[in-house]
Amino acid sequence: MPLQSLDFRGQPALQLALPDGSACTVALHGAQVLSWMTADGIERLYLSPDARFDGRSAIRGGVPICWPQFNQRGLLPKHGFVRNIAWRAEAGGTDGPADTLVLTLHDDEATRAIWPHAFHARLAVTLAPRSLRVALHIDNTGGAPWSFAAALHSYLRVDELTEAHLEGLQGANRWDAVRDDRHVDLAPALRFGTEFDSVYTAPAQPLHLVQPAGTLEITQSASCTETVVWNPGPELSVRLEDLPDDGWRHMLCVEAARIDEPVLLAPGGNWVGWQQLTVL
Ligand SMILES: O=P(O)(O)OC[C@H]1O[C@@H](O)[C@H](O)[C@@H](O)[C@@H]1O
Repeated sequence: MPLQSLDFRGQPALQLALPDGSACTVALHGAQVLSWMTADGIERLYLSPDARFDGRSAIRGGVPICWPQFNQRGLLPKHGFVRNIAWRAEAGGTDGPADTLVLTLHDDEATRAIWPHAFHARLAVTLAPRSLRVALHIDNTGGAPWSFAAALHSYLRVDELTEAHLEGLQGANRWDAVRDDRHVDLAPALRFGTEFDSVYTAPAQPLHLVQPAGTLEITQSASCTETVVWNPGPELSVRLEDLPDDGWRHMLCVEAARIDEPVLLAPGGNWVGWQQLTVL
């Protein structure tokens, strides 16, 4: 398998490349996908040029893994702790035209000091000629049940956000976190330009991020019962130190998440959640 270790802004990373020229790069820190380039040379994910690569902070961009907590809905660090620590690379595999890269994380003294549970997390990143799938596998390796929330917090790269729209959430239940308002979203397409932060009940059908340059299809596993859409807009962009002031114009986070009803995992139990991005 064409897997290469590399140094990415001072942090260890792995790169998977396919014969057609497509490639993805994943940092060990947070098991965070940093880049997905299709064969036409187009980067599909947004990574902030001001992202911190200090081996401690969460990296702004790519696909952060939020686990076992979403946002500030609990006592753990925001979005949980696994995006802030190094995972381990494991052997991946090849299946037809697709290659998979695997990273794992087990509980240890440091994780148990933050969250006192025994777990095994496995992130499988599968690259195919026009698609990328990120799958988070969680096992309860301890003797007591515990529960968690999760999100695959993808930063999708857009040329110009004000010329893009997101289709597929019409009719979905929405919690608008900016206005703290719950309603059914009636808009046939979402457009952006100011701060947008909403948790939707995940629809059964795929979403489409439509831009003049093309369309990206976004699907997620049924185990991810919510879809989060986030863009900081101009004002919050200025306040986020690890994002350029105009960073909001070049990204849209569409997250496959499990939030409202946390997963309760019995000893020996497991759970998988995934998101797939496909260039149409
Ligand atoms: O800045 P962070 O911790 O990476 O979080 C970014 C955003 O992540 C989103 O998932 C949340 O809905 C937002 O409320 C949050 O601001």
